[in-house]
Amino acid sequence: MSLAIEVQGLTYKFPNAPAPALVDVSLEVGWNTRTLIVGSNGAGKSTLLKLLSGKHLCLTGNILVDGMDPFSPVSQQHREQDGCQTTTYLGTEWCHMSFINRDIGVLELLNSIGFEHFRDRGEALIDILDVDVNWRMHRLSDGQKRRVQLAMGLLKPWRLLLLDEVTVDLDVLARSRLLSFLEHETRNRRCSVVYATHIFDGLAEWPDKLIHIRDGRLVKSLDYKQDVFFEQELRKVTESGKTVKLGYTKSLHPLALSWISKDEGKN
Ligand SMILES: Nc1ncnc2c1ncn2[C@@H]1O[C@H](COP(=O)(O)OP(=O)(O)OP(=O)(O)O)[C@@H](O)[C@H]1O
Repeated sequence: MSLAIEVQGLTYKFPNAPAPALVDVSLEVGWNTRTLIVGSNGAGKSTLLKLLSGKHLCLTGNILVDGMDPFSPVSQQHREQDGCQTTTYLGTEWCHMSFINRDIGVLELLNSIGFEHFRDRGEALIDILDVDVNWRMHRLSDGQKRRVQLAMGLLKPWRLLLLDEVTVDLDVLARSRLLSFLEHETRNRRCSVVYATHIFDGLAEWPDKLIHIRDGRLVKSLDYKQDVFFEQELRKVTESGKTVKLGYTKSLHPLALSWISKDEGKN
């Protein structure tokens, strides 16, 4: 049976770019998993996610998502009997699109993509993301727009969800509830999530797999449960072979989560 993702020898260069954005990347991601991609600005995270979503054509190497070439129209049209789409890609650019920033209601937007058909799922997402269906898009804050994007983007079930830093403007409560929803999804149906972010608060227990990309190259791919250990007395990160050990980190995340949960009556 196919894996969620099989990438072999992927090298990708943007037209007119001096150097490739990705170099000889090979990667396998199984079903029912949550993968976190770590890398500095410009490392190649978005490029990889976009190639996996079929937004760019891979010319050197091989990419299969659920056993299919993501760029092929067959893959885009592929729908399984239970109404799952193969790939959902959610990136930051959505909130800046002109059609989103019009005087249009959230319910209208949701209806336009089949809210009625996925009613139970839609209502759960509206609750998790605390979206008000009466909101008008042109009057929303960036974080509120992001919540609408996520409610819309996650409405149709997917096999592979590619999240490109879309939680950056969510408050800690919305982000925490969203991460729990995604964990529940990956535990309970055949699907996987790949998530590129620069915000690591609240993620210590979330991933199954940790990938490090540097200058377009995949430099580390860790099985989170086997290779990553938190040790109370450690002051700095130590790495030997595939094993990574790190100390418990002081973080204000639990405090912010508690305060905002109380603010929103969700404690
Ligand atoms: N449309 C484009 N045309 C040319 N080069 C591009 C284009 N998009 C990205 N690049 C280059 O590809 C490389 C990888 O960019 P990418 O957006 O994948 O990085 P990233 O890891 O997602 O970074 P960030 O954390 O800043 O979002 C960078 O060197 C970038 O300059």
